[in-house]
Amino acid sequence: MKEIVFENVCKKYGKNTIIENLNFTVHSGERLILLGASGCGKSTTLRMIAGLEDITSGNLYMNGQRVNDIVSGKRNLSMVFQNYALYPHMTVTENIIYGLKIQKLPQAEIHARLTAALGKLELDGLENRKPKDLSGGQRQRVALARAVVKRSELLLLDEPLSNLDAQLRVHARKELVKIHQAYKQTFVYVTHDQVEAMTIGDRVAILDKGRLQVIDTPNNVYNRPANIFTAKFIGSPGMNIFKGSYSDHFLQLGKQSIKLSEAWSAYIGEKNCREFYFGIRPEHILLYREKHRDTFAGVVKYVEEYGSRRGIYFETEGSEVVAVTEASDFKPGSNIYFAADSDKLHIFDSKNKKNIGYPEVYHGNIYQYQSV
Ligand SMILES: Nc1ncnc2c1ncn2[C@@H]1O[C@H](COP(=O)(O)OP(=O)(O)OP(=O)(O)O)[C@@H](O)[C@H]1O
Repeated sequence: MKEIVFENVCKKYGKNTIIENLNFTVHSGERLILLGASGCGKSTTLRMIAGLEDITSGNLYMNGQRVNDIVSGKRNLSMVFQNYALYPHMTVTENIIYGLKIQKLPQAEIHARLTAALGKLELDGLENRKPKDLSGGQRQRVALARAVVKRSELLLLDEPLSNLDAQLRVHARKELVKIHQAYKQTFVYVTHDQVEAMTIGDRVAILDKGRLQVIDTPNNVYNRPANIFTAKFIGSPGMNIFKGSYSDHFLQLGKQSIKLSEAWSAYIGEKNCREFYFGIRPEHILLYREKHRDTFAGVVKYVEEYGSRRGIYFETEGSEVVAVTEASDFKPGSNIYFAADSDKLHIFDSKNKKNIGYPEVYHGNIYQYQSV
């Protein structure tokens, strides 16, 4: 399967730089997700891999071969587009096998691949329907079937689930992973939906304004975010970030301070950090109604209902903070006190905003990603 290497890849439209100095590798056979806000350059990156966009400078390699000047048709890939791009006048079968007929594959081979794909993608019985007579989910499966029958080494997917309703998306996410397990192609998958990214990806590459912010496993981007951008981008709501300082075992936030664990104090001392940003995920904040030792104080401003849990927005030292909790008795205007377990605290360098790491004692404590 294909390994893809970006080496100092830049893309400009006229004078506008859209992609800046991209350096990363998509490993052979992995599911890599390109994640980022609208306009960050995800589709452009995917289209450069597909050979549908020129590369302004830098090199793109596939299995060690430089492919900058190799046309799309010769890159041994298939692509699923957001709008599926099915041929409206063709039936499901005709859509799926169209590319194989163009390749002039033997009839028996075409038939075998079609039958396997119809079965795997649960399209049996729909062979003679036209796209207009299919549901959104069925159309999406036809588009996937058309892509997988090509048995190319690389499958590129551009927001393939965005036209599906929320329930169907949950189902389709699992189906995509199963398809990958069946065909084992290298997947590069574009989405702006972080739940999709976290649930489908072996690794997630997060782009911001054409720059790669991080490329890591879903577990790490959530539990061990490499920088403040990633910490705030991943999670729903994202991580709370505070400008703080450290002095002699105490973490200071504005006029308030709490005592840090021995492990953090030693670690921060070792790193010689005085001023930094610290972060706590909303779902990891410990909330109290009464003042406790080693808590910060705030005032509740707003409560957002999520059903089983709620988001409590409160203000402390001039910053807005959000905590996600099952507790239902925090009301706007009431006092609130908060802290975080030491193994759920994150500290970022005040200048480059990168994660400074964790004391060794907390390395084993990894929490699962949850979305509200
Ligand atoms: N042909 C083009 N000419 C000029 N600018 C373009 C062209 N295609 C894309 N862009 C610009 O490049 C930037 C990145 O676009 P791209 O489609 O890659 O973003 P994206 O992250 O995929 O966004 P979305 O999630 O909204 O599709 C955008 O600012 C877009 O306006």
